[in-house]
Amino acid sequence: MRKIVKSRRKAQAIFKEELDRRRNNTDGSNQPINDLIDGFITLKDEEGNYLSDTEILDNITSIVLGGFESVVIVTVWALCYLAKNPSVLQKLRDENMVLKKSKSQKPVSSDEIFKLVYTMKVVDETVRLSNVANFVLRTTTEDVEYKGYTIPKGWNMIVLLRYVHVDPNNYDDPLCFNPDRWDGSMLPENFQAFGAGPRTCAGNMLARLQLALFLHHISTGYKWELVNPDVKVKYLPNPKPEDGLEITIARL
Ligand code: HEM
Repeated sequence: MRKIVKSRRKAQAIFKEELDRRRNNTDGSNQPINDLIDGFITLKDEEGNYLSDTEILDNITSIVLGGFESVVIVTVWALCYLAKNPSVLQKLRDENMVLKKSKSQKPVSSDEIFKLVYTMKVVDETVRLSNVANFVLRTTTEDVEYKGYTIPKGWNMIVLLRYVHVDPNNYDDPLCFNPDRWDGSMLPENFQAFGAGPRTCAGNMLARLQLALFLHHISTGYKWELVNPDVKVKYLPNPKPEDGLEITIARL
């Protein structure tokens, strides 16, 4: 905890310096950059008030941390699952090769990426199985009966998302990496990798797009193998391969 608080303070000092530079126009450019910080500076709350420095810095910190590490880890797992499932990788590659050839060197658009049916199944299956966000916090707003226990109103709960995603009642053979299970019959309550309700992940479509785009480029340009196929998983603070996923990689 001490390390977290210290790191947070260090990160926020960097963001604060940039925020002050923008607010005071210290570089004299006076040019809006139209990025996240500028967005927060011009944003007003429900009562029409601008956000305070603390609110802006807290928001930047949560977006940078929540939006960066999560996608990095999910990308690592995608490389791992695909290396272990060559037939899935081949189907993914076939779909993406068709798009790549049709573009003849031009960049792909987000619309084109989202239309890649099999790739999006690989994305969802990777997010389900990797369980990057282990849990969400909730407070009960009424008494809840659960498996013979009463959870009283007002209790703070840790909801283990991993439990939802590896429960055989929700998924056949839940530990198997099987993108084909995403055939449209999935119940929304069985997929909570991005949380649920009004506080659901604000970046979930961006995260899915980033992963799909990465899969497009890696599958059409490269082949790779795991150095340690039986590597153990380190679960805290997020599930990651213990060796950081060492791979050998080469151009196709
Ligand atoms: C695979 C990647 C990601 C996963 C698994 C993930 C997961 C989550 C989860 C479980 C929550 C809590 C939701 C809840 O309490 O119901 C959350 C919240 C949030 N996420 Fe993500 N996230 C990912 C990527 C991103 C990205 C890329 C961004 C932005 C750039 C982002 C921004 C946020 C924000 C701002 C919240 C807080 C929403 C709120 O409290 O209203 N996340 N995310």
